[in-house]
Amino acid sequence: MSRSACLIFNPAAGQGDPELELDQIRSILEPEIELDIYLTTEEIDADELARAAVERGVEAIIASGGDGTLSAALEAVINTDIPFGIISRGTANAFAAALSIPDTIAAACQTILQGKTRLIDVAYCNERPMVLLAGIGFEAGTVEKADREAKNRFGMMAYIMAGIQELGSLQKFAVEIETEDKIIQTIASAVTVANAAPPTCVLAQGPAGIIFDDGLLDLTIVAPETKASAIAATFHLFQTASTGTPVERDDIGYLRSKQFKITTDPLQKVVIDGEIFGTTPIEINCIPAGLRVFVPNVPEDIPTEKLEGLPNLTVEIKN
Ligand SMILES: Nc1ncnc2c1ncn2[C@@H]1O[C@H](COP(=O)(O)OP(=O)(O)OP(=O)(O)O)[C@@H](O)[C@H]1O
Repeated sequence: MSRSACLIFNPAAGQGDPELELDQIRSILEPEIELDIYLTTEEIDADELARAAVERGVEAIIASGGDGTLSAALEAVINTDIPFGIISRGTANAFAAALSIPDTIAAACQTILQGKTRLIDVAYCNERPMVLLAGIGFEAGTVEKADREAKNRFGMMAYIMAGIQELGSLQKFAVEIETEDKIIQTIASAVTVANAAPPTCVLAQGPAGIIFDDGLLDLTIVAPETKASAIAATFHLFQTASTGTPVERDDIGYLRSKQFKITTDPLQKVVIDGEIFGTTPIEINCIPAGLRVFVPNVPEDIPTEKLEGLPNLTVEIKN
């Protein structure tokens, strides 16, 4: 066996059985990769375990948990060139979706076994690393409302329900956005700065596509006048994200830059990579090619048919 890796595993993430999930990971990876396994605890989080692994000089770091675990673990890996493996077991699994990494345990392990890596951009928001996006305004409210208990009960639905609740209390704020070459002032309900974003993060989808290795960040401003136009704007973003076309509404704007300084009045809560971070003002800088991640060899084929699992299923093949 020539490969080795440190596996950081959060037993409290997601809604599955952690013992079974760890056994599954070990049974797929251990025939080819010698694993040094560390479990996170309430006291010892993934960031501490990853820092120690980097100091030991490990060959690769694999993190398995929800987006919170992945985000904490990769902090220590930025700019080290140590390949980072992602095995998602959370509720939203936005990292996997944004980086086109499979989100089932079996396929994520196969991705790591294949050994192909790719450099992606990361960013720093103030001092905090960011791989996906920073949400100002609207998104912070949805993350706060999707609490642990709700996530356990409803999974992904908790985020959607929180979004609908948040939409009911649409708040506007004055925002000033400074890039390397402009200063923009406007009124907004949501400002999102994305390095990478899954299509489900609709508020980030102003541009036609968010490219995670172009050395740039994409900022989307959503500024609806009424609750009805907020719903229409969200739906428009959802549609344009699905078809890969840029937005066309007057109440949505977007721009690209390597750096953004953002201030708001009044202060707004900020969510980074799905976790509450603090409040504005923030400064976000892109770190081009700051993280090496294991990625699939070929884009996933989208199956055209799935029948297995249906109750009392019979399939008759016709001549
Ligand atoms: N052994 C443990 N027992 C209880 N909590 C833990 C343990 N290990 C880590 N944690 C906590 O788990 C949280 C991170 O969870 P994570 O985001 O990975 O999963 P999730 O909440 O299920 O996923 P998602 O963010 O997608 O909803 C951190 O707050 C961390 O302190």
